[in-house]
Amino acid sequence: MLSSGLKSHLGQILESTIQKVEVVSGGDISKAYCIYTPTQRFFCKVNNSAFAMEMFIAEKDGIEIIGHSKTISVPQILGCGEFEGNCFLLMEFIETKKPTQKDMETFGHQLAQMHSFPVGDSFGWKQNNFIGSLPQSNTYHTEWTYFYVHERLVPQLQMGLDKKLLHFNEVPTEKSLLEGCKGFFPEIIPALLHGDLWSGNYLISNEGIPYLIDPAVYYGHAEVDLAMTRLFGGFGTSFYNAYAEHFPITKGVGERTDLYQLYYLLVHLNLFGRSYYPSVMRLLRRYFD
Ligand SMILES: Nc1ncnc2c1ncn2[C@@H]1O[C@H](COP(=O)(O)OP(=O)(O)OP(=O)(O)O)[C@@H](O)[C@H]1O
Repeated sequence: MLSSGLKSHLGQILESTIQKVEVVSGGDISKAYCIYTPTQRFFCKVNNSAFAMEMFIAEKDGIEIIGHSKTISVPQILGCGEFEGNCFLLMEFIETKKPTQKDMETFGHQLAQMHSFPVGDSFGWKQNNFIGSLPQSNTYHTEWTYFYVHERLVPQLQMGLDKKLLHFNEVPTEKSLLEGCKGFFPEIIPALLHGDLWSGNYLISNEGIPYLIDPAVYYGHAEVDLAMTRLFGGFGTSFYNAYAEHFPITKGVGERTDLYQLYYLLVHLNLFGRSYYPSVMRLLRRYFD
């Protein structure tokens, strides 16, 4: 539970007394709490690991850039800091309900609008951030193939080698990664991405408003977000049909979806271990043998 010191520190930020604190389940990385003041509820994540502050600043910046696009809602950030060795990220609490088809349709439209928000000519982001609890490198590149290979595949493959989850014989060379990817990518305009868009990272409010949470933002190919939504079951036809009204399906999207899922499968391999090895190897052989 929250220490009394941190509780009163959060109360000062909120300029209110905190009446009650409840644990919120669902997150793997940080402890999450619902904080009750006499008038409102708030959401707070707390983490005391060595990289917690960096992680929360990256999350805050990601939420704020999405908010800045004014295309899809995000919780308002109310505080981010450290108190007595505990890092915290304090934000608006979103009261949620089970999504209807209409809500998912709205979500599809708004994600497409976020992907249409103009972001310039480069792929990357002003700072590195995190994918789950793993570092995600975002050095800017003007060529998408180069970005995807150097900033996404290579670091995760290297981590797989370091953790002895992959053998060096199984890891393609940089040259074969670049050659293997090149043929699948059309001309790509950089888009603002959520970066980790699985079903645990969006909320539908009681009013039917979609909210994005816990992003790993960068400017990349919009299809990467779509590929992540499809990795574990998909978001339903209402969502995809609405999205497709803005971005009609293009040639080769199936091949690219699998190629983009390779990144997330490598992340899962490095986070959760060998059960993801067969899926990773199947894709590595398919694209780079
Ligand atoms: N602003 C919010 N309002 C209400 N509930 C929220 C809010 N943000 C997140 N949640 C809920 O809190 C839980 C944990 O949040 P979150 O996923 O961000 O934590 P995490 O520790 O970063 O976890 P992970 O990255 O493993 O998913 C989730 O179940 C999510 O639905």
